[in-house]
Amino acid sequence: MAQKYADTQSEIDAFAAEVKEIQEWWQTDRQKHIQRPYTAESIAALRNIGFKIEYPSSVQGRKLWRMLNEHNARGTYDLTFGTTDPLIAKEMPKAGVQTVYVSGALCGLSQAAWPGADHADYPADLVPSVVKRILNTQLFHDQRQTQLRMRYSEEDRKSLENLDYMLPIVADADMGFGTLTGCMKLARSFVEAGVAMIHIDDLALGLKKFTNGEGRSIVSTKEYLDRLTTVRMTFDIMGADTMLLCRCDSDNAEFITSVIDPRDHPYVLGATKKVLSFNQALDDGKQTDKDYLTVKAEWKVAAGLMTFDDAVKSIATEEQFSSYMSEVSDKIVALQGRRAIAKRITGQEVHFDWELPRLPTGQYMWQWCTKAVIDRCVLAAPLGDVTWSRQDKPNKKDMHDFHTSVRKVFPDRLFAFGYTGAYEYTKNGYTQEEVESFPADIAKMGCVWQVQPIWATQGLSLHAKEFAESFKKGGIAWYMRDVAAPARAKMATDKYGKPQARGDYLADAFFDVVAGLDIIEQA
Ligand SMILES: C[C@](O)(C(=O)O)[C@H](CC(=O)O)C(=O)O
Repeated sequence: MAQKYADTQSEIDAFAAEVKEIQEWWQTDRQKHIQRPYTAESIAALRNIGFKIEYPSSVQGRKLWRMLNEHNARGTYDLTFGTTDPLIAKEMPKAGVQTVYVSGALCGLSQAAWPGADHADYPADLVPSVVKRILNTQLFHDQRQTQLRMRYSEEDRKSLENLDYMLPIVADADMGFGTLTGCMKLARSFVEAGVAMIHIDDLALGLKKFTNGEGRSIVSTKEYLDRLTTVRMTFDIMGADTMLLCRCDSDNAEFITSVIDPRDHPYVLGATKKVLSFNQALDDGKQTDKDYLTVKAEWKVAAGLMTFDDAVKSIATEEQFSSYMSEVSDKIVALQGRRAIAKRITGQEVHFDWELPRLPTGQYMWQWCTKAVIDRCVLAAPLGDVTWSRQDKPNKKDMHDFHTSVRKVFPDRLFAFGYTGAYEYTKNGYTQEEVESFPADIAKMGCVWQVQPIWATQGLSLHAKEFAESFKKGGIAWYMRDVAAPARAKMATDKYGKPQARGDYLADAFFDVVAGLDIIEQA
């Protein structure tokens, strides 16, 4: 029988060495800001001891970490866009874009066997598979470029392309696909695919709504932190320096799936009047011709919907309310505790019922505010490397308050920011000048990684439509004149006029090497 260890002592020694190595790794510049709720011993016991793999994901994670910290030190940023196409990703370094983003929404629309909206309902290995194809394309072009350059003299090389094709890839891990083991497998697939950073959010699986005028549903703080911890643990088991971007979708969220975590209690909404449940109101509404949103709006008013703290405020004197707040602010006080404090101070039972507003799908109603988002992001920060509060409508004050508040707790915090294509800045209080300087302005707040995630649904669609129209009209003559000729003119060529970036040379080189031919120019 093949034995792993000669004796128990060798196993003890190997385990101790593994623990020491993990502890030392956690002290490196790349890792030392992370606070884990588990020990190096727990991780070592979950590892394949004696079988070390260095993942490309780790190399790219360290590269991205350095890059983003340099931006942070300079107050600058990388501005990138989402793509699922390796051929597009290959063009990005030519313009100085420093990272490639693989969007879940785009993968769902363009890469899934059965397309759909941004529900993260595609197979869990879909986004990792796109990352893998892009990484392989980067490796191919890097290899091709090296081989091509090595065919030329030092002098000739000065005019040849010398691109860093290995842009770190950032990818969308959505809500981690639900279960703890599902999340672990997803994180593992991303590391194996070569991603530099993934983001995990606090959205509820399967409950994203788009057009019915409702906000998002988030999970409890505990569930969100568990997701992040699961990813961190997976990276640690794999020994990977892959980065974790803690994305939080609480901004403008309207529902929460559970009230299990007292940290969420200040923001859960309840009925303060004696009314029928929202579900009952919906059933009754079906008998009339009122639509869902009207029934909801009317029910909220009838129910006197508010947070528990606001309910206290509505019955307390100013003085009573301020002593109540001094007992509950900046502490974790569950609803039960809040009720007892309010009763002691006001002498009254506060009428508040958070069960009545529950949706047919079970969620509770939730009052988002910037403080709620800050609370979550501060709790999540120690588990990850970068923070992103996803905003549909990034208004100036919220942007400022959010970033400065998180930085009060974590002064060097790195942030990400996503530009949603639907948001019109100039119609929402930004001047044209402010839009121009927006990326640079938010970089000063620490937003070092900025992305237009779904460019393909706007930019690529626009180009494709314009191309199709012109091609239909102008035919092949138009194509030769307006597409092929400029594309050829822009294509880098060698001194013999041959295009550099296709890979023909590399294929020839394989033949040459196998045939024993030395094609490297000797300096
Ligand atoms: C980043 C995102 O998760 C994506 O899938 O690309 C989307 C993009 C969008 O809706 O604009 C998101 O931000 O939810």
